Amino acid sequence: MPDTDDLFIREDPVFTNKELLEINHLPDEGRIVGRDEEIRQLANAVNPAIFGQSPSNILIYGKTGTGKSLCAKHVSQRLVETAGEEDIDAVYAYVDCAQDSTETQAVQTLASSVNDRARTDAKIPDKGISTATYYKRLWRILDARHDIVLVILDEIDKLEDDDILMQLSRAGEAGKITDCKVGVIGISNKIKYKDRMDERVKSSLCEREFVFPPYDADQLSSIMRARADAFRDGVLDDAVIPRAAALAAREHGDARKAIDILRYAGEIAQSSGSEAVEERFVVDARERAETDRFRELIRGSTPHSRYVLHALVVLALDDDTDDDGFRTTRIYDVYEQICRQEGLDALSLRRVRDLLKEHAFLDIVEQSRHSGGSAEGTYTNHTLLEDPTVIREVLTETATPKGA
Ligand SMILES: Nc1ncnc2c1ncn2[C@@H]1O[C@H](COP(=O)(O)OP(=O)(O)OP(=O)(O)O)[C@@H](O)[C@H]1O
Repeated sequence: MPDTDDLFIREDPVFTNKELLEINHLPDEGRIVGRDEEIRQLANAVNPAIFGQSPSNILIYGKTGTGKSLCAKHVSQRLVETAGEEDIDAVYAYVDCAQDSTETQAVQTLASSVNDRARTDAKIPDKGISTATYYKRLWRILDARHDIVLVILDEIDKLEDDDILMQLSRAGEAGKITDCKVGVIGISNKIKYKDRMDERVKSSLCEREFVFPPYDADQLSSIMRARADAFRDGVLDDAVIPRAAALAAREHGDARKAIDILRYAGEIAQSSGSEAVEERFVVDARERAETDRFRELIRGSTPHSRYVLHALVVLALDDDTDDDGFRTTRIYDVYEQICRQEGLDALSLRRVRDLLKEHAFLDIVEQSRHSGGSAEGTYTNHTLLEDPTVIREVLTETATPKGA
């Protein structure tokens, strides 16, 4: 029998406040780095709420991990506090549209979040009532309890249709609510999202638009340093943060990835029994973070967007000598075969080109222009920036079963 006194370690040898590096952690103001201007502009757009007037509706674009959700939540939280000091009852609600992609799911989450904060005795069940009833209860709570509501719709492009946007943007005009004003903050990493919106929704929802740029290595270092107290004193080697920042900046300038690398490096130190988080752990940590990032990126993406990626994976695995990438038409041929296997009609070549552009914006794919001489003109090649075996693994693991 082992000596039970030695069976467990009583204190975490690496982390002292690991929560700071957890995915859903909302850092306090002092730990938000390099977004002063963006925060100021967002605050300016919602400021009228403090005087009881309608906040502007906002659309925020930017690549993944550029602090869009963080800044939207931070500004909303600050607005609620400041409005409170002015006797204006403001509230904000956060809806992750990748999770709640139907109108009913989104309005249910919204109503229940607003209801929780207002502590009314209204019932917002998970299911079992109609979409219209969720709306009715939402409007009733808002009118009775709040002057202002800010609705953050994260990954707004994942919504199946624009219906909830229509409802929210017209609630006042349509007389659904009279005493409460609604502001919507939509967040997306799809550059072309706006083109898909209904014209009426577009005109009311896109009053202010902001684009968040990726972080550079210095900013990523500062973001990580501001959370280094997640580790025990002296455990984190000095070289870890600069190395993690250099890797994350070179690839995508993604703060989530930088923070994930730091957390994983700590976990690797933990599991290998090392007393220090060493620079050599960063490479493995990066690989794990990369898989996470990719999984997150394709979570909830449309079947066709996945098939296009799948087609590129098939080509890349089949012919790994082709460093220059593959032409759109070649990818399209494989994509069509995949659609046939799945029993779905293929989208047009133009739509597939757009989907490839979206993947390029998210740094999953790199595009390059080539000249085929006078006979062919110019054409675009597409290369995967991620390891095709990793992509295949994630695509398989997250696939929706046929007919589901
Ligand atoms: N300027 C910053 N300072 C401190 N932490 C940051 C900053 N920007 C982002 N982060 C952290 O990086 C992670 C990702 O940020 P966030 O979720 O806001 O990105 P996003 O742009 O909304 O990404 P996505 O489009 O993938 O949802 C979060 O853990 C967040 O706390």
